Amino acid sequence: MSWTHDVVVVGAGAAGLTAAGGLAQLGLRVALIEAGAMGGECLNTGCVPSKALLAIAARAQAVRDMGRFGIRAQEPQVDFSGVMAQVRGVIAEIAPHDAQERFEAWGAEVIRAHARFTAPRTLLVAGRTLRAPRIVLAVGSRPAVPSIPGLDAVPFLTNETLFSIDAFPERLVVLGAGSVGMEMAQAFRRLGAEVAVIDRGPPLSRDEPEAAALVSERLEAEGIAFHRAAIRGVSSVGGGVAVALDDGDTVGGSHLLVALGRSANLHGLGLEEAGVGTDGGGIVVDDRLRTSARGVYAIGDCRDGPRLTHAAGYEGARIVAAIGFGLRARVDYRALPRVAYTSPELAQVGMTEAEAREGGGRVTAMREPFADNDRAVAEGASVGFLKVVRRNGRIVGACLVGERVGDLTMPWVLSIGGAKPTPWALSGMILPYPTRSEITKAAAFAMYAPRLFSRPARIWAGVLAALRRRLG
Ligand SMILES: Cc1cc2nc3c(=O)[nH]c(=O)nc-3n(C[C@H](O)[C@H](O)[C@H](O)COP(=O)(O)OP(=O)(O)OC[C@H]3O[C@@H](n4cnc5c(N)ncnc54)[C@H](O)[C@@H]3O)c2cc1C
Ligand SMILES: NC(=O)c1ccc[n+]([C@@H]2O[C@H](COP(=O)([O-])OP(=O)(O)OC[C@H]3O[C@@H](n4cnc5c(N)ncnc54)[C@H](O)[C@@H]3O)[C@@H](O)[C@H]2O)c1
Repeated sequence: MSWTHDVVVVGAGAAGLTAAGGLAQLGLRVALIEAGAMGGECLNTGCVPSKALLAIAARAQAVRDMGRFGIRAQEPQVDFSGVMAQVRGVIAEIAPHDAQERFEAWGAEVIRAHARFTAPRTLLVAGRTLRAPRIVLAVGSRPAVPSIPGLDAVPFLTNETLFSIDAFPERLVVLGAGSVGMEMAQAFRRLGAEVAVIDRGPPLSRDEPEAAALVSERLEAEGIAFHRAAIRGVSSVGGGVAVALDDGDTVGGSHLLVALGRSANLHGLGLEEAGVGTDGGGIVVDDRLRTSARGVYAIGDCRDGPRLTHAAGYEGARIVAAIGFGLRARVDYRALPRVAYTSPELAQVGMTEAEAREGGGRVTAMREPFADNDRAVAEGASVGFLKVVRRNGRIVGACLVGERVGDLTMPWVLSIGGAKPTPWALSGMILPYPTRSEITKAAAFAMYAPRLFSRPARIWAGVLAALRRRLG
């Protein structure tokens, strides 16, 4: 059997870039296939533009809030074209990290085309047949668009289109109060839009209820209208949209944003040709990220599991350990953090109290308010708290809500993961993306990178790759 590469990685988002970059630096023959923009969702239509927009919106809000600090200011005048230029500028500044040339310089062959399986471990890419003993699927996800009556007949925005609009959405209706819905609702409200959020459940429903309630109370105080009801249908009205709810209410707006969850990008990939199994959540993988097909792995948003950039990056690094070094690299999400970048922010590490109680044992929780933290009080930002959850005396979860708490998760990530803060442990932490705390991990990783990609490491990876080429 002849192989064209040692590894083919499909998808150049956070997951695929991490896997391909690491394996190429180990000297493996890597093909990286990307049908769209390098950097995938996070850079182009996800984390980066959304956090840039939130940062701009926070500045507008700071102008409104100045009276409290004895500074007189007027309602901010928002120039939306300037706002979007800043968002595009942020993307352009980060883009070189994910650029094709960077990965080519490490030795990867980057092919900008769609990939589709034609047989096990065989992909058709831009008219070429690529064959490799190891294939890594990192094809990401797209916004789920449920079958709501009328939705297919009205124009609507998703994260894929939101960051390229020119006209300001004066009256924005947001479907979904998950992280996309809540972050974007606050951003556009602070920029001056009228905003309504519709969800059949409570906002940020995966998080500690009392922390999520603090976030929604703030958004409500800033003027966002929340509707907790199921959606009956959507229709066009004049130049805008109307959403009918099952409680009898109708919510109207100029623009509609659909943020109702995600579906894995499996269409047109030919998974059945390769024997890769899927279920409603995406590609099915085991705790070593292996699919049901021999030699095929799936990482990041396309598999069933947490859909976060830092999870995607972590799984990419696990693949480097598994394929590059032959380790039995399992994923461990006990200390996985996630952050909603609203103001106040909500950061969760590990289990919520309810999740800990489901697991049984003696569960206790303690709370420490920011009202007792002098820095928070001095800054006039004392809303929020830290809650720590223990089971049988061991810390299993921590939740923080307050200003910029995403940067405070690190000690909880370490203690829930059971790690001492050695440089090695710091370099392997899963920290929430994007936070300033990641600078610690980056510095720790920089200490190990020369050893990780050293000559002996590359020789070992080369021996394993040669064996695989022989044995499959
Ligand atoms: C608005 C928004 C804000 C977000 N903010 C955050 C945040 O602050 N923090 C956070 O951690 N997460 C955030 N996320 C989630 C985060 O964006 C994703 O978890 C992450 O980007 C997933 O990375 P990935 O590599 O798995 O997939 P992707 O980045 O989607 O990459 C997959 C790539 O595969 C390519 N592809 C697909 N099929 C094929 C094919 N057949 N052939 C070739 N190429 C193919 C696609 O073009 C794409 O570029 C946000 C998401 C959204 C929507
Ligand atoms: N800060 C971050 O880390 C961040 C930011 C944005 C997105 N993300 C990731 O992107 C993913 C997608 O985010 P999302 O907000 O689109 O999804 P989500 O799953 O977080 O939230 C979707 C919301 O839509 C509601 N919903 C679904 N169908 C509905 C229906 N028919 N009627 C009414 N309500 C309905 C759900 O109750 C839920 O609250 C998340 O998994 C998240 O991990 C992360």
